Amino acid sequence: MTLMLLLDDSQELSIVVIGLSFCSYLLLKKKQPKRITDPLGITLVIGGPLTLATLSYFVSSFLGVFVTVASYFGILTLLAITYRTSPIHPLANYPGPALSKVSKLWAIWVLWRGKQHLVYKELHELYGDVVRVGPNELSIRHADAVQSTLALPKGPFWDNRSDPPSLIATRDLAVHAQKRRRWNRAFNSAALKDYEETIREKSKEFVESLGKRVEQEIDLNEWMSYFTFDFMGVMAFGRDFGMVKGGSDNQELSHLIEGAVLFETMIAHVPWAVPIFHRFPFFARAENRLVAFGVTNVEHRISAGSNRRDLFHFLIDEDGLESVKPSKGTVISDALVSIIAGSDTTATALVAIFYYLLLNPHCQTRLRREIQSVFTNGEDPLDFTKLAHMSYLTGCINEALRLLPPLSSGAQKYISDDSSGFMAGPYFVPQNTAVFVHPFSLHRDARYFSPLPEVFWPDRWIPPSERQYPAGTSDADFILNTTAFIPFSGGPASCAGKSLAMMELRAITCILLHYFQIEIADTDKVTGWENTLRDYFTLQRGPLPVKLHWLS
Ligand code: HEM
Repeated sequence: MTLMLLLDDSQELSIVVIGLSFCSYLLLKKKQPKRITDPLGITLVIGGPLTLATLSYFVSSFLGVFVTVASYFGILTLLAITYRTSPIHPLANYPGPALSKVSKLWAIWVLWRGKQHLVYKELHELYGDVVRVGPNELSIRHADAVQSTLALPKGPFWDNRSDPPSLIATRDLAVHAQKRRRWNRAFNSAALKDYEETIREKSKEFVESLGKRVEQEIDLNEWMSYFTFDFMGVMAFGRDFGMVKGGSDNQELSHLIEGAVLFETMIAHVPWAVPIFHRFPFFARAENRLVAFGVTNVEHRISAGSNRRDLFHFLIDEDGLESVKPSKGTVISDALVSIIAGSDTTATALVAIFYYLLLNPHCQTRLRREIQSVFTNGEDPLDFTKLAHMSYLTGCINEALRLLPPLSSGAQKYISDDSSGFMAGPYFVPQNTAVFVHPFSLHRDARYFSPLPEVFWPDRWIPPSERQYPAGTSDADFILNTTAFIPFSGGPASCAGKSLAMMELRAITCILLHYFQIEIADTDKVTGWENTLRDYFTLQRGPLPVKLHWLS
């Protein structure tokens, strides 16, 4: 009624529209929408009466209603832009591209183009250690910020993924710690010992299958995926997909994962809109197929059982150690996470190791010499105690993970509104801010890795007595700050499968170099391989064509 009285003329209507837009904006800002119902609710509660009032005022002129409603949203947007770019915004002191301050659309655009890792690195080179990469988001490149940042809860990037959320998408620290118990059991030293046999079997099968293709051009990128998919299939579902035996991705898993990860990562920038996108089969097709794949395989594993203590054994709590048994939904989302987090990342690391060994044949020769000196009597190099103590091998693996961390742009964390902010090393980060440490930038920073931070130099990881310096460098230049080395992240949500991943990387690198001479099959493709990488949270990779020859 009051509203109707106010609407005496269009000037007063304008005041009402501006006032309502302002109130809506304050409400939206305070409430920090988490689901689509939040902004919709506010808009309907405020915009609804406004529309009705305008309808009466303009006596059913639809043009009038359109102008009023458009003005309402226009002013709302203008207020958001003004505040976000104003000096009173809490992140105003942090530099960054103008568009990134205005809207998350900038980040979606950067992601879509696939070169996010390079873009953020360039931004750090331009602006310094802290860059504002979203209206309320910071990217950090400073070793002193690593520990405190990685100890924070996960960010809104993980909101509204699956219900119930998987371990990796669980934001509440207490709930996460409770879920993580099953995973920690799955990767304690006794469990890892049990997995050794599976790695041995699958590694030998890998060599056998590759052995049938010697002297032919093969795409090592595809083959590494076959291996890690098969291996995680056995671990997570008790099921061998047979990709290595058949030499093809018979489940179309690469395709499914790539589609689902790209879709999920893009919409993760607007978490409140995720449920809408999930409703459209067109958008969610890859995601839905991946979930269906998870459901089928989990059901198969439950009905078939297993004679091994595999990862699934712990995820489903077959030992009955939890007071509340995990639901089937939780197990499905966790099993899917293990396939995505466990196979794609490990495949990227393996391909990266061989990419650098191909470009640096002297490193390949030196590593082979180390393998031959440790495994002297012709045995397969699959003794995990020996593998763990091979310094040059660890150097090659660490160096590949340093230059190309499989999650190159890291994992988003968040400082909630009930905290008063925190110190990320020397930098203050206010409440309500999403923040991540950018591994790709950090790992190539000369303050932490010197000399030659952009160069594959495994010696930086080995004891000083064995280290060989490249021409023009000396120990006077040497810096190695392991705090800045975070391929597996850190803190309470660090990679749960790190030890398993390291076992796979050591075993496959050694067994391939033990049996095969590996050479570049297409120089342009191999030297340009790094340019094929697309950072969609995980790294999508192009082909790496090689030729294998049996070593006599
Ligand atoms: C070279 C291979 C791998 C790399 C580089 C890697 C890296 C990472 C990173 C960076 C995270 C994010 C942590 C965070 O949110 O701060 C992560 C999480 C995770 N990774 Fe890995 N990972 C690898 C292999 C594996 C394997 C083999 C598994 C086995 C299933 C695995 C399981 C997980 C799980 C379950 C999480 C979620 C942890 C949590 O939220 O508590 N990863 N990984």
